[in-house]
Amino acid sequence: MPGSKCNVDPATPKSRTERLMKERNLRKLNRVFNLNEKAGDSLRDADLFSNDSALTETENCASLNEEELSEGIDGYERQDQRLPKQRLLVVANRLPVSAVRQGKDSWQLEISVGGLVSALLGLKEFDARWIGWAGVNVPDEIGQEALTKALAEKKCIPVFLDEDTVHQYYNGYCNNIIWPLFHYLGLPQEDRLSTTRSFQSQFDAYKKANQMFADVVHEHYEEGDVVWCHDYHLMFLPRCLKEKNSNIKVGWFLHTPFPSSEIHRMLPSRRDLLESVLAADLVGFHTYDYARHFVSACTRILGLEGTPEGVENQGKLTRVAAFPIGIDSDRFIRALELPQVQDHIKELKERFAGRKVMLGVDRLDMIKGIPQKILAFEEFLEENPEWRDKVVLLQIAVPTRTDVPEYQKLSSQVHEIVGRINGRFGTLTAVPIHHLDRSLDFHALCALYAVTDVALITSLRDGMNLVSYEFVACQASKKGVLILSEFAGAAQSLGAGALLVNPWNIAEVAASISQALNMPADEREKMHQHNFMHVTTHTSQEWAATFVSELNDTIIEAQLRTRQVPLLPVKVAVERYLQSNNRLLMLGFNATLTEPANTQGVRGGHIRELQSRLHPEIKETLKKLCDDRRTNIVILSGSDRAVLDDNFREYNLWLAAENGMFLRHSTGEWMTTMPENLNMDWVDSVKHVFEYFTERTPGSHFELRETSLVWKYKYAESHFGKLQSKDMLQHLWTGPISNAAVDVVQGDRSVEVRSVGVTKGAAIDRILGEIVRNKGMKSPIDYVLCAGHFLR
Ligand SMILES: O=P(O)(O)OC[C@H]1O[C@H](O[C@H]2O[C@H](CO)[C@@H](O)[C@H](O)[C@H]2O)[C@H](O)[C@@H](O)[C@@H]1O
Ligand SMILES: O=c1ccn([C@@H]2O[C@H](COP(=O)(O)OP(=O)(O)O)[C@@H](O)[C@H]2O)c(=O)[nH]1
Repeated sequence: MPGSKCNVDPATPKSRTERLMKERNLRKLNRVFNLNEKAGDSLRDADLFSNDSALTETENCASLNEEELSEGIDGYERQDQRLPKQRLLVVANRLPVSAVRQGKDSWQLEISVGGLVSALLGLKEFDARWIGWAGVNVPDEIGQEALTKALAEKKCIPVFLDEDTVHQYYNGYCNNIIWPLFHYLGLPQEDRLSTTRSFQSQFDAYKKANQMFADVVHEHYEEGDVVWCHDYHLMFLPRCLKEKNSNIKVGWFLHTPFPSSEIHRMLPSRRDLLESVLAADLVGFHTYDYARHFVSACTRILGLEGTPEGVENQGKLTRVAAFPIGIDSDRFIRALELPQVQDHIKELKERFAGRKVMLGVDRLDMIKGIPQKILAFEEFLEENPEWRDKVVLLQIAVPTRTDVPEYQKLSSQVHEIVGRINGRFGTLTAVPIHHLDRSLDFHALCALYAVTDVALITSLRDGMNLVSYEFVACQASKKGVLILSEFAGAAQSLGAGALLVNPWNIAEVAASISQALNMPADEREKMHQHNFMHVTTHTSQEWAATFVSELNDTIIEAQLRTRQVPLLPVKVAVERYLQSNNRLLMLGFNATLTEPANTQGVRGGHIRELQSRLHPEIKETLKKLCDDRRTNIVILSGSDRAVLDDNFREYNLWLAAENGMFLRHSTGEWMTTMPENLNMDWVDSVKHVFEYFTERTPGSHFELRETSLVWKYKYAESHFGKLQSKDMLQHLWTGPISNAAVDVVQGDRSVEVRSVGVTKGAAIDRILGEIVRNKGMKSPIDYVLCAGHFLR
């Protein structure tokens, strides 16, 4: 894994990686050079909260400290003062600050709680602006103006969403549909039918909200900016941005898990969402598994090609990779030295003297497995009576999404369980569980992390879980134990230094609590060292820098790729066409003049339409061209004679079927241009192999032509089709064609076997000879245009 990033294909050969690294470094140098030239005097400190005006924090909400956020310029800038910071527009549903109205035109700003905000506040390498929703409805202009001004001081730009949109988009589509589904909790349990009914209006609101975010981005976009879209709220944003300006550099990162394609399939809007995300240049996930799931959803649901680099759609590659997030570990480590944190630590130590401290810090969300955690703690107390007055569980449950009914239910459920257990095991002087329905400020949180003996994280699913990282960062002296759900993304990075548990297995979690509380010091130290090393080297700054640098590279690579196949200079082609007198247009048929294939149609054995058809919108133009006596048109195709007859009988042109083996003018008879003694003895045995694979590959079929056999799997599940085609090639090479004079051509979702010499290139000579002879041409051909797949 180079840095904090790994490719979708983890087995990238070393030499290729090295070559790419060298090329990338070179490009980076070029980029820096260009940027320096371009940016001129635009050098300035870009800390997101660098402005002097104080950020107000209320006691209940804040976790991040203003001094901490505004402090110094990082090492990157110190190394080279000439290096300008790249302008970055961070677009996320939630701004890092939430607004509370104080009067008609005055606002108080509070730092928002959540891993996404914590991670992105460390973006010191960039000249960053944050675009998002301030978490409040502001219907009046005076209020909007005042809030926009207050936020501008924090480099934040608001998107004003009205109440109904928030209800349908945020509470509805985002948090009642996508969120539970992406965390494998299915669609809301009790009200499936009404959810299904309100789905369409919520989805419309989702699209509308995404468009509103896009409008604000366009308003503030400057050429060269990188636009980094975040999370499941904004899956439509990449498409909205690219539709208006295809040059914008767009990255999209998902903070939640991306589920298996079998789960994603349940979403009625599954195709729309995937297609929109694919408009981005780079798509990132916390783990390789999430990236893999995304690629497989694109291949299975959209029928696109998944490659080790990402997803390919008609020549356009969207890069997909894993970028595991981190935290600003230094901020936590330094905070522990502050007097106010030391005071907190002292207080906590006195308060819980003689008892081991266990800690849970979560938003009150069903994905965090809070009821499961508390039930496991109950089971531990039940089975280990000697620990009942020697251990306390502190559970911080930050209220979140309180307008969504599922969250309201969860809150009552948790209160009820905590009350029951405290009633059962509490004494007059102490209770086993301290449950707080509120957030803590940053210093209090650091102190709590520092005095904890065992952190208990039992997420049922969690994109990453930064609380586990923060706990590790604050444990340099205590070296406590981390019990971590195997379903949190963090399990992949901190697993070796934690006790991994399945949160659904209450007995297993209870046993791990016992193991953690009894763990010898040397074992704790070893586990802590492993995690501490990871947390302090894989930071949020490095995560952001890697993502943005990869996005820049992806765009340069795409430019290089498109440069390899030069675009047709349309203006020149038209000018020369008009000047010429005897033209030859050589056109392919499939995928050149046909309607796009419907790749969706065949799951479940039903093949909608296999026969290629001339695109209806082309017919009129083609007719006009054919009727111009100075233009000769040849349709040169792999298809057989019947297909070409069906599609072109009313046009005045030449048809060359089966890669040019048969030729006719539409007014004449078919003739063969086949080389003499073409040996076709191999056909039966190849047909046998094709039948075998067709039976075993739903959605595939084969065509028996006069000079070739083609097996097509464009309507099959694409990954399976590809695997089957590889297997088929093995069979062919070792069996029926091992000694035959044939060419095997692997097409885009097809395998073709044909006699040696049966190629379009070889046929062109013969076709031209025939046309010239047949038409008795007096003037030489003075213009040739070929469009099609003629290379194989
Ligand atoms: O904005 P809210 O609706 O109040 O929710 C808070 C955030 O929750 C989610 O956080 C995720 O991001 C973390 C950082 O990558 C990750 O560690 C965690 O596992 C995720 O749950 C959500 O994805 C954010 O958009 C919300 O802002
Ligand atoms: O009282 C609190 C409790 C939590 N947090 C922060 O909320 C974030 C939670 O992130 P995590 O990735 O664990 O989960 P998420 O809430 O994003 O799903 C962490 O950075 C915590 O420091 C906070 O600021 N105040």
